[in-house]
Amino acid sequence: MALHVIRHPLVQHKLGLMRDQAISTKSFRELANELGNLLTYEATKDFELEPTRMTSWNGDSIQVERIKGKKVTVVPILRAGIGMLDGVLNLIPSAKVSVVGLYRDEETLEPVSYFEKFAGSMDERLALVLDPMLATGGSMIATLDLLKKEGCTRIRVLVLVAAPEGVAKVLDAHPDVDIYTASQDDRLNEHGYILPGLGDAGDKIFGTR
Ligand SMILES: O=P(O)(O)OC[C@H]1O[C@H](OP(=O)(O)OP(=O)(O)O)[C@H](O)[C@@H]1O
Ligand SMILES: O=c1cc[nH]c(=O)[nH]1
Ligand SMILES: [Mg+2]
Repeated sequence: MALHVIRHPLVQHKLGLMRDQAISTKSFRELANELGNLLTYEATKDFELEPTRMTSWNGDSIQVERIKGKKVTVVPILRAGIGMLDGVLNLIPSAKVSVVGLYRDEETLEPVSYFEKFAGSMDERLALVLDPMLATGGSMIATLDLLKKEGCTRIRVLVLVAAPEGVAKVLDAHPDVDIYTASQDDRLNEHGYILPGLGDAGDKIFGTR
């Protein structure tokens, strides 16, 4: 479908802070969750509402709106996607969590799969896939392949930073998917790292750098 770059000032400010070489694990973690939260706000803008009645504070019967039958699964890609999870669940606390474990082979840059556990009724759920980094796109394409195999038909991707090369590959392989990001950066370097990028997001979130 499309790439959505969220230019909201809070998003751009927080992303800028994450790019500082001297950032602490604590701050990187906090900002990853805050951006996860803000990207969720944008990615859920078109959720449908339906009217429902309730008794208000003074006993009157009133009509309010609520979200119409949205079953959601949030899908963090291990490890780094976990760094956005709390921020997303903060806005959608009833979402079920499906987990995909992948790492990128350092030599080939190909994704290596090591874990998957999906919520029930995946075919009825909107999937919000979380990963701070979309670089070559290999890990995201592998995750989207898995989700579609499970029956998912509505998928949105939330990434903090995306490389143009990866975005093009993902949208080519999965043209029905929407990608929400705080930035489409310049390019990949010779090791497949995004420039200007954030460095290794998983290491920064888990403090393993
Ligand atoms: O678009 P790609 O080229 O596939 O690269 C992006 C992937 O690489 C990173 O994970 P990594 O392999 O470092 O695993 P980690 O989250 O455990 O650190 C990142 O979090 C993405 O999952
Ligand atoms: O720039 C990159 C690319 C892949 N994985 C990361 O964590 N950062
Ligand atoms: Mg990593």
